[in-house]
Amino acid sequence: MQTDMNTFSLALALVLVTLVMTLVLIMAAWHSGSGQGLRHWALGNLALTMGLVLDIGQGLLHHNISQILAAGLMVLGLGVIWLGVRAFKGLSQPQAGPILLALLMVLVLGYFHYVHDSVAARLTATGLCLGGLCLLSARELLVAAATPLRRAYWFTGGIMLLSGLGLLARAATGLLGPLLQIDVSDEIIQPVTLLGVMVGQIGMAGGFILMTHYRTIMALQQLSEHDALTGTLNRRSMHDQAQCRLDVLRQQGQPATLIMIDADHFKRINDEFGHQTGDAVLCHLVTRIRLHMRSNDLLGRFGGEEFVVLLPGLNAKTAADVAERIRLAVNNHSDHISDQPVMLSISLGVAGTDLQGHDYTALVAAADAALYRAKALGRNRVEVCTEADAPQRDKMALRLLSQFRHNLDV
Ligand SMILES: Nc1nc2c(ncn2[C@@H]2O[C@H](COP(=O)(O)OP(=O)(O)OP(=O)(O)O)[C@@H](O)[C@H]2O)c(=O)[nH]1
Repeated sequence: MQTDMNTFSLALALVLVTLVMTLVLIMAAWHSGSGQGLRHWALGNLALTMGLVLDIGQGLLHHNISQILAAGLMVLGLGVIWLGVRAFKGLSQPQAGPILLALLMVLVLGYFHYVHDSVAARLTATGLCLGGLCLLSARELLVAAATPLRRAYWFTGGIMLLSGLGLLARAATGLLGPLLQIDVSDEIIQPVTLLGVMVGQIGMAGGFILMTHYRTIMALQQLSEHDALTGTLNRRSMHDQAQCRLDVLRQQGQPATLIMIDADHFKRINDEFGHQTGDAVLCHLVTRIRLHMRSNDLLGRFGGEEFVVLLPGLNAKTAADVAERIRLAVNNHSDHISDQPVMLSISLGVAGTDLQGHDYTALVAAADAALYRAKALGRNRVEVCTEADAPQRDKMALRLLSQFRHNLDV
């Protein structure tokens, strides 16, 4: 009697926990815009809650019907949760799968109730199906991903894996119980299952919310660090990341070179083809630049049509060759951008740590001075900063000369 009470209390607690978790997921899904998984998880939890209510309130309907429907709803719930995991990862979602599986579960249980009555077979069938679905979700989650999302994936995937293994162990009890002469309706199995499901339920819902939270953080980070138009680093984060990289290179005694790139007569392109084509030209330029970058190089947008590339490990001479290749690549592929015959060229200024030291601001100033020299000398060329003090001394004169040529439209 005491055990019965405990089992009922546990079952009731489980229903309440599942209900609360469902409400939390519904509220989270409500404000999540496109949802991407949260709606599935909320719906899946709702089906699980209804299944659990039917399971513990078996007096409400005919006993057998309650049991069959409860198992069907739980299979549907876990199936929809699996769809949610796939939706979150941007994978296809075979919507009919969980419905068909739930129907199959209902048929199988109906058979083992009405045609061939077997508690052990029912236990095995439900355990296999529910456990299998948990393992399917775990398989989607226990994969490599970018941090911090990976932590949330592995946490939720771990919970799913343990739940799946627990449910399979329950299925095994159904199979082996009669052989080992264990009473499968043993009062020990029910409370242990309920406790396990309760912990799994809390962990799973918490994991889904954690996954959504980490993804939001990553999206915000992406927004705050990158330029919305070109996807390159924005000026502030280029400064921070480049200085960080330069500090490491200084400690390792390695050189680095910075290239400043500026589109020539970009105002004309805007005036002639419109701002939208101008935007497309900037994206096209970034694509061209990236083709000549290695995976550990950094690219940032410094201003309107001005970009900065940091090449770790390269001295100014080698980097000047890279700059020349970028210049030629842009020149050679400028015919049609957004279906417009755009003529694009770029000017580039190069400055290396050998002369400027490993200070980002000093490198930018030196590369900027070299860039202005390139502009002043006719544009569409690469200039390398050669003297340590040249930038500051010559900068004003070059800037004036460049401005003068620009005004004359030379
Ligand atoms: N389409 C577009 N234009 C931009 C963007 N940011 C800045 N610009 C434009 O870029 C142009 C830059 O003009 P200028 O600074 O005079 O330089 P320029 O015409 O390239 O001349 P030089 O640099 O001297 O060769 C301005 O007309 C800006 O409006 C952007 O994000 N999209």
